[in-house]
Amino acid sequence: MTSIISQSRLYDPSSLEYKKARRQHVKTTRNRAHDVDENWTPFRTAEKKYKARFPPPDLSAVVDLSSLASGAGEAHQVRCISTKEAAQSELSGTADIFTLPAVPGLVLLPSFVSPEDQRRLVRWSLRNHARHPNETNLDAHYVLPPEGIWNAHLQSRAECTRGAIVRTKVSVDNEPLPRISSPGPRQLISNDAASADNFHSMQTLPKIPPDPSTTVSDCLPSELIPKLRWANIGWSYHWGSKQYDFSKGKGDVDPRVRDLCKSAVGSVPWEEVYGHDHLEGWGGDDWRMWQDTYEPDAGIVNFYQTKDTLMAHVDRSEVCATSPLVSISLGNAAIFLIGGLTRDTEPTPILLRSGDVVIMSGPACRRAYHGVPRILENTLPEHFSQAPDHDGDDEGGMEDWELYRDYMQTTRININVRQVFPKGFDPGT
Ligand SMILES: O=C(O)CCC(=O)C(=O)O
Ligand SMILES: [Fe+2]
Repeated sequence: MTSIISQSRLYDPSSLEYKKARRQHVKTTRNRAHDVDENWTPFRTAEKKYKARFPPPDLSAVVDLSSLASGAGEAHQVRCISTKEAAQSELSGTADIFTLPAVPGLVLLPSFVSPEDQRRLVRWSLRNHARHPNETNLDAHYVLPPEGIWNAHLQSRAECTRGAIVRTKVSVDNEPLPRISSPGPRQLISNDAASADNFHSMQTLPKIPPDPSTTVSDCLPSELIPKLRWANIGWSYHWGSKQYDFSKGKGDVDPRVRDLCKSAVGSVPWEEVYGHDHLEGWGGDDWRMWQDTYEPDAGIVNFYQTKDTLMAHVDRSEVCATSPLVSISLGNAAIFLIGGLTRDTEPTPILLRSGDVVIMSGPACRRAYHGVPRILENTLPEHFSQAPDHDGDDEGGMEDWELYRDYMQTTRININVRQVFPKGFDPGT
């Protein structure tokens, strides 16, 4: 934790960042009586605490996986369930594995992804994934180049041009729509939990596409890069209704991501996690079969800039409530909050670094409230200065990589992978 703090100039009172945050704080709180509302839930209170720009939050209660891996630190909050070598695959490293007794079913795999694979996944996320046919948050509002916004950006830099202007949907249609919606952060909409029982009625609900924004303007690829927020994986997710839109068919789950997630789930000694519990009415001992039945078919790649946050939410749109959710962190570190089935449970703050994998599983955790109130600026690991080795379909060496590294200086990427359908369930689409 101390190393993360020393990297972050926000904690240094002589730094420009600290002074700027203080000025901003004085300006915004001048006319405000209190900054704490007694009616806030424990989750909201924690979010407010870690979001605060000034004074920067005290991180001493944050569970730091890297100090766990070296055997020090907050050992009382976590339980080590494996120090064995993780199952070897192309993508997985070796890792200690921890659980958090406060949130049964939460499994933490610090540094599960090797530095080389972290770099490859960053390149994959931007170059191969955030582009047609995968939907991104930008698609609703802009007519994106077919090669994807990132490749258009790379190309314009390689050619030393500004790149082709990206037109807005509204300017192309030439017919502004009356209702306004803005691009940017994910909107949180309450929804019912999906299940095999209500699946068919949910499937028939119309999934209205979002209105293109009338407030955005035509722009250059480089101007759109920091506005990239998410790119869909597998089954298409409809943000407006918080349900999957099965009518769009199922997109691919890249084998690199699938193998990494399967390797993470396969390396956990689940007997240690669930062996002593009775999970009646939830999935029985489903977990005994995850080696065979866990098959990711959906997800999202989240792109966070350092000021972005993800508010408390539950991921419950998947018909399969029992299959684990696997979350991979890349780039700058973040504070991840995970609580319980309501916002009234005090959440545990966890520091997620590049390469860490989190698995959310079981009745107390798979549908627990969680969120990301803070990305810690200036915490991009050193190993991002080096370009990844070529992995088959790659062209572009160090020169190209510098653009990735520049982007990652202010970015955290999270690959959040789910299983919508239990094995054998026929969606009949
Ligand atoms: O960024 C993270 O670590 C979590 C993302 C998340 O919760 C989600 O995509 O649903
Ligand atoms: Fe989530």
